[in-house]
Amino acid sequence: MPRGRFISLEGGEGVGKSTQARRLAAALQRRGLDVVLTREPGGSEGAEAIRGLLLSGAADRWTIRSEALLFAAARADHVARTIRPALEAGQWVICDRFLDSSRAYQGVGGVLADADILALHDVGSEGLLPDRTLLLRLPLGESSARASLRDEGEADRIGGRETMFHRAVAEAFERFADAEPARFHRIDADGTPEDVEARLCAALADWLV
Ligand SMILES: Nc1ncnc2c1ncn2[C@@H]1O[C@H](COP(=O)(O)OP(=O)(O)OP(=O)(O)O)[C@@H](O)[C@H]1O
Ligand SMILES: Cc1cn([C@H]2C[C@H](O)[C@@H](COP(=O)(O)O)O2)c(=O)[nH]c1=O
Repeated sequence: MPRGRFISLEGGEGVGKSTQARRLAAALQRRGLDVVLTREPGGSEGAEAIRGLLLSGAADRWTIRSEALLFAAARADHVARTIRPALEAGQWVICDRFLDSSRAYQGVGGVLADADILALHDVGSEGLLPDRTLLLRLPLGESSARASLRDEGEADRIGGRETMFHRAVAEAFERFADAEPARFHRIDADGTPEDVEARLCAALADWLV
């Protein structure tokens, strides 16, 4: 059985990752592929429980270090119980956020270096990386407008951080894409959901022949 493909969707709040993860999963299923759609934080029973701890409560509920460890612990469970078994069974895994979100969100404060977050990932998840990362990009004003319309002003503990934080996160994703052009594909997330889905499928075209 050949190993499946591992695709992550990344980007800031409200760019359309969850919408497109669902659409991409359906598009690949229509092509006859066996697809697992999952998300982070979450994607396994334990990781979903950690998601609740991470995304609710006061802004200062966790320090940057404890937050990074919790994300890495959630990811370790998700990788061991959901992602690796699916890939080994030949399934395609579409993951709504993965390691690069930790590098961007927990890495921008200046407390943890990128190497620290990668080290946690090595310990927790044996360094598993996506085969391809689709980075959805939208001007910050448009993505935050989409997110606040969706959340009706009730953002979660991390989504509700100030604009400067989210700008730094978006810039971090750009740096990661510059550094790893073979893994990252930049996707324009403007336009209708149909337009964006077509761009995602085009970014996988070499696998879909
Ligand atoms: N192409 C689009 N055009 C207009 N609205 C969109 C588009 N794609 C998604 N939306 C809407 O924008 C909002 C945010 O989309 P979605 O939840 O998919 O983003 P996300 O990147 O997963 O956000 P977050 O990381 O904050 O969870 C939703 O209300 C969704 O219906
Ligand atoms: C995986 C991951 C996520 N985050 C942040 C990013 C978002 O603010 C939330 C997840 O919410 P979503 O609606 O499911 O996108 O968590 C993070 O800070 N670090 C991570 O590793």
